Amino acid sequence: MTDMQFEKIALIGIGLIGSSIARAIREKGLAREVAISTRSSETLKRAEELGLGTSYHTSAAEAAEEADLVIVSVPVGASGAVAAEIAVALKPGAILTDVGSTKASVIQQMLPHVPDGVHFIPGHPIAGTEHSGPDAGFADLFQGRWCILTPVAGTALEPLARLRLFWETLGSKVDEMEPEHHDKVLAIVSHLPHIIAYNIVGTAADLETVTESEVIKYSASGFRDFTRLAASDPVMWRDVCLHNKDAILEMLARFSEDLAYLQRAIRWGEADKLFDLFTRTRAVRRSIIEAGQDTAAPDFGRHIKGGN
Ligand SMILES: NC(=O)C1=CN([C@@H]2O[C@H](COP(=O)(O)OP(=O)(O)OC[C@H]3O[C@@H](n4cnc5c(N)ncnc54)[C@H](O)[C@@H]3O)[C@@H](O)[C@H]2O)C=CC1
Ligand SMILES: O=C(O)C(=O)Cc1ccc(O)cc1
Repeated sequence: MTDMQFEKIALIGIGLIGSSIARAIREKGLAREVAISTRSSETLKRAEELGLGTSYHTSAAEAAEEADLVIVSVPVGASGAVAAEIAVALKPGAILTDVGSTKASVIQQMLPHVPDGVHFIPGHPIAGTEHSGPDAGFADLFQGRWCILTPVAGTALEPLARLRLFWETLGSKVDEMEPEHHDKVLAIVSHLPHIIAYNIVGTAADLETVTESEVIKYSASGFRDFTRLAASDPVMWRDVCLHNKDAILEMLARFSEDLAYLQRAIRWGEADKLFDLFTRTRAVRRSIIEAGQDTAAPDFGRHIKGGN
């Protein structure tokens, strides 16, 4: 057990991310009290059965009362409504943060509700799986992964340092970024891969009616990797698409152009173009491995559990 970093932490939303944070807090002894809130009483009951907190509330405001740190872990489209709900309960000096996959929209939704004296510091752990719900979480999800903080103008240094230390204690490496820059970077490294996966699996599912069970029967590992991403939570990814629209459309336009180049090279048998592209992309994979960033798949395979 390390020293308590916080007297009371409130976790609003207790799915994959909220419950992973709860488990890590419990394991590392980071708070005396952990108040958990979620909309659905069924999920709340499950969180209690798993012993994820010290008190359980269907009211987010009730959970947030007297908390030193409030972490909002709900689909990004629900951020504004949650902020509006908890605003009256936030105590002066409290740190309010989130884990949403998009940042500019979350800031736009939450900031207007943040009372004076509350330190709002948006965040995003770049760690997850295709699973959702409180059973899917695990304490070492954040181990060795990046967490990006996107502080708003005028953020005080002390609460920023406290939040940074919190994520570091969970095993994360912490970076700071402008929210708009975050949204562009994540659009290409995370949002587009999911959209491409949803699309290719959708195309294959349509073909399935023609080929009957062949898509499943002969699915090689390439297609199977796409099905993992395409099994991710539909509400979460609907919200990501709606709330990072501009950056995603910008990256999709680039992607479509590059796909047309590839399509043309295949049509005209341009062997050198194909070879050059495939050589360049192989180098990207190698540099990811050299940077030690290829930890996700083997570690996370152990945590295949149920849904929401
Ligand atoms: N799943 C992943 O791999 C990652 C997700 N994120 C972000 O973390 C946040 C939470 O995602 P997960 O934990 O994966 O989702 P989840 O589906 O496992 O859990 C979501 C939680 O939010 C609650 N919730 C859903 N709709 C709500 C609403 N309208 N109002 C209030 N509460 C609501 C649910 O009851 C549940 O407790 C999202 O913003 C997502 O973008 C960030 C990093 C990775
Ligand atoms: O499961 C995967 O491969 C992921 O990419 C997880 C993930 C999903 C959303 C995020 O905002 C961050 C990480």
